Formats: sequence, C-alpha cells, structure tokens
Amino acid sequence: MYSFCNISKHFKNEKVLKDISINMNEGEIYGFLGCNGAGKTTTMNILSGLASYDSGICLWNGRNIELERIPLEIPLGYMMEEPIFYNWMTGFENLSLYSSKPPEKNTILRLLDTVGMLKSCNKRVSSYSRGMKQRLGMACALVNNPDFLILDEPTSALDPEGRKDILNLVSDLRDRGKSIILSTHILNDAEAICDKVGIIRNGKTILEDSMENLLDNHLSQIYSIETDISIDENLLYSLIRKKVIKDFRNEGSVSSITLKGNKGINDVLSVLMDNGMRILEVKRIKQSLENIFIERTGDNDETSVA
Ligand SMILES: Nc1ncnc2c1ncn2[C@@H]1O[C@H](COP(=O)(O)OP(=O)(O)OP(=O)(O)O)[C@@H](O)[C@H]1O
Repeated sequence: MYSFCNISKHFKNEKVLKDISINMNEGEIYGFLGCNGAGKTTTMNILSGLASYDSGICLWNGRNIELERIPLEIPLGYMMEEPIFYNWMTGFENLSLYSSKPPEKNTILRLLDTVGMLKSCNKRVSSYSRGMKQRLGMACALVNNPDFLILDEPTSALDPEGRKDILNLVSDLRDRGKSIILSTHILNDAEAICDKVGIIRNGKTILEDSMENLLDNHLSQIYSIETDISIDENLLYSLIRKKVIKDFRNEGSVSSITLKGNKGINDVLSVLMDNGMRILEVKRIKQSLENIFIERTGDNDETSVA
C-alpha cells in the first residue's frame, strides 16, 4: 500500500492544499479527480519533487519517506500536462536526454514507436503539435522504466485515436505491475481504466474509494419502476417532501425515481403497493463516474471523506 497523507501547501497567503490524502495499492491506476483549480497539479508537482510543501507524510510499502525524497527513493516518471522540451532538438534527442543511463538507440526508438512518435522523431520539437508533445512527454515519463508513474492529464491534447492509444498503454503498464496516478477531466476515460478514485475539492480529499464501490454505493441511486397504472405525481411529490426520494420522471407506466441515497427503494415500493399499484418491474439504472463527480463536487455537496 502506498499512502500520501495530509499534504498541505500555501502560495503566498493562500492555502491551496489543505488536506490531500491518496491511498493506493501497488499495481493499480488511481484516478485523481477534481475541478479546475482544485489542486491536482500542485499535488503531483509535490509528489514528483518539483514543488515544496508545508506538511505531508508518505508511507511506501511500510517505509516512511519524506515527501521531498520521493523521487530519490522511488523510481518515478512524471508526465506534466504541458511537457517542456528543448525546441531546437528533435524528439529523439530530447527523449535521449531524459534517459538516466547512456541511451540505447533501439530502446529509444521502440519507446517512440510505443507512443506513436516514430515517424516524427527526427523532426525538431518546435514543429510538434500539443498532442505530439504530449505523446513525447509520455515517452519521457517511461524512458527510465519507473515503478511509479504520475500522469497529469495525459490525454488532454490528443485526438480520439491518440487518447485510445494512450489509455491502452496506461492499462498495459498497470498490467505489467506499474503503479499509476492519473489526473483527467475526461471522466469516461477514468471510469474505463481506473481501479481506484480520489476526488478533491478546494484542496481537500472529499472522497476516495475503489471504482466498483464508488459506482455502487456513493450516489443517489436511480430506479426504473414499471407499474400497472401510472404513478400519481402527487404521491411522488409527497415522497420528495418526506425526503424519501430526491427526484422523479414519469413516462406513462414507467417512472424513473432518484432516491435520496443508496437505500430506500423498499420504502418506495411499499408506498406504491399501499396505494393500490402493482409493481411489474424494478431495474436499477447504472450510474456513471461523471454523475458521482458532479454530485460530490457541486455547490450543495456534503464534503465528507468516505
Ligand atoms: N505558482 C502559483 N502561484 C500561486 N498560486 C498557484 C500557483 N500554482 C497554482 N496556484 C493555485 O493553486 C490552486 C491549485 O492549482 P492547480 O493547478 O494545482 O489545480 P488543478 O486541480 O491542477 O487545476 P486544473 O484542473 O485547472 O489543471 C489554484 O487556486 C491555483 O490558482
């Protein structure tokens, strides 16, 4: 288990990280999510040794490591959202510079091929698009074969095909035992590949759980209920007033009911039956990470850590 706990940091008079905690298992992809300005890049800069911090603890396989020593003690690769290169040099030359050992030509070429940059690797970086620089940035993060990868929005500048390639690559890396923290605003991508998710808001971790638990337990559940006669809307409004349900949508004999939390469906069904309706079918609608994110980071959010 790798833990980074109680990370805090201020810029001038503003405390931008108040209490960030990340607990991840070896060999998993951890989705580090938050709105613009929540503190993701600042946290990633601290973990990769690029930024100072006020307080924080790192426990790495039972060892206590000072945060500023993480890059010295743990082989890590960091991909910044907008990687910086020597523009007058080629992609091949830039990547070779990142290698901590004397670079082997074939290894560098293979890596450039893996990130889809083989064809352009002898062109100067000044001619690269943002997406090409992002691909090269991914190669730089991987060039020293690190165990731990920190990827800050690795697909933000990529076209759909490029995004798919990089997500497949990240999944492969996890399957080869790498531990990966990844930030992204593309929540469908996070839902597709992350094993665990941490959501931060205003510099604090507000939710952390496995993807499976998140999708099952952390949201107002929605049920589709089919009845023999359509449900009287007044009855549903009375359930909203009694705080049994949060919302509903009626479409003939099928109603979509949003509960207040993840419990209470039996109460709803009892009320319907007590009012003379026959229940024909009850289906739970699968929720998405995007819905959880919006519900948890919205203005009315109760900011409690799970
Ligand atoms: N060098 C800096 N000086 C002062 N404030 C900064 C600096 N860098 C970041 N901040 C502030 O710290 C807060 C967190 O910024 P950060 O870039 O970490 O957020 P983020 O979650 O990565 O946002 P985004 O999703 O937009 O990339 C913001 O309020 C930002 O304005």
